[in-house]
Amino acid sequence: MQLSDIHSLILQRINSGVLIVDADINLVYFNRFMESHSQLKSEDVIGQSLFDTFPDAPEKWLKRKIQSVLMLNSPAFSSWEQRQYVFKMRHARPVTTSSEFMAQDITFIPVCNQQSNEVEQVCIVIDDVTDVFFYQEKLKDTLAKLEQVSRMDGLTQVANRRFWEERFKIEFASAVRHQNPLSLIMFDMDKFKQVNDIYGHQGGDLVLVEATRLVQSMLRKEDLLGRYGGEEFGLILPNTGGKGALELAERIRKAFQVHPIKFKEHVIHATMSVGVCELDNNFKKYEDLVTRADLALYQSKRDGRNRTTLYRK
Ligand SMILES: Nc1nc2c(ncn2[C@@H]2O[C@H](COP(=O)(O)OP(=O)(O)OP(=O)(O)O)[C@@H](O)[C@H]2O)c(=O)[nH]1
Repeated sequence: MQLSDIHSLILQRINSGVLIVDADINLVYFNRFMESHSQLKSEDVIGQSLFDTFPDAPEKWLKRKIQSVLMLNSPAFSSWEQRQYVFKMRHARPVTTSSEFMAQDITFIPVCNQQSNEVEQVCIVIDDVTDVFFYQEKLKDTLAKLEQVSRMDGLTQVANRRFWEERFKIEFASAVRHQNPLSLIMFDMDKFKQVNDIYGHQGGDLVLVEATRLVQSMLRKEDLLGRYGGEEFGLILPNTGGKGALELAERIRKAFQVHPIKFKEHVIHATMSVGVCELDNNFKKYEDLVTRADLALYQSKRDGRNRTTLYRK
């Protein structure tokens, strides 16, 4: 098919890649956009196989696509979401993306012989959608961060109460169904009001951050530490019975009491009281564990603080 001057002018100026291949998938047309993005000259590629020109292109897939357009006389489409790019070319957008290559939406259009109406060629139009790719990537990133933030306590970066309770509900149901052990450790800073009074709120905050960091470093992957309230934390221990939980609680408590917290010119020595409870057949909901672990925790406070109590019926 011959291009009129006006068509030719438009195809050369258009801000999309346009290339035409014949039935043997050799190039018969290559517009200026393609030249500038592929760094290939039209006169060097016309008559050449599309796959020799773009050796990185997915040959099998592309052949099938082009042949279906030739056979069925109907257009086909490929989105950047399916394949980020088919023709490896650098994008010219001022945006920085994780990829230096142009994200492409591609339309394959059958080109018919005007006399016989047979499809003889396929016109391939490439739209640079790198901007869309970039913003989609950013959006995904932001959503992932948002989800992360919505689960976390802002100060200590451990699970917030809402997320922690959601997970606890799931762990509780699973432990009951499979008859697996499950334990809960609740711990609360001792005389924390005094810590705040002496070192100020910033000093108090640092104690909470250091405590959670220390505890977190002593846990298994499936354990979940969460901030239950002001200076009270809950630690869910799946597949752990009372004995194991008590041992861990004591290890945590002892490690914390000798953990010096440097704050300005001071070294803060803080302690925690701990309550431990293991799952019992009579418990109907996860809150039953919280109530009992809390009772054990208050017992530790009553007994003089900086100690661990295992809940007993
Ligand atoms: N710095 C800081 N303080 C907090 C935070 N959340 C709660 N608190 C403080 O923690 C203190 C808790 O005080 P109390 O409940 O009287 O308990 P306590 O002084 O730790 O005494 P015992 O628990 O009986 O050992 C209060 O002064 C709260 O203001 C926080 O995020 N940062």
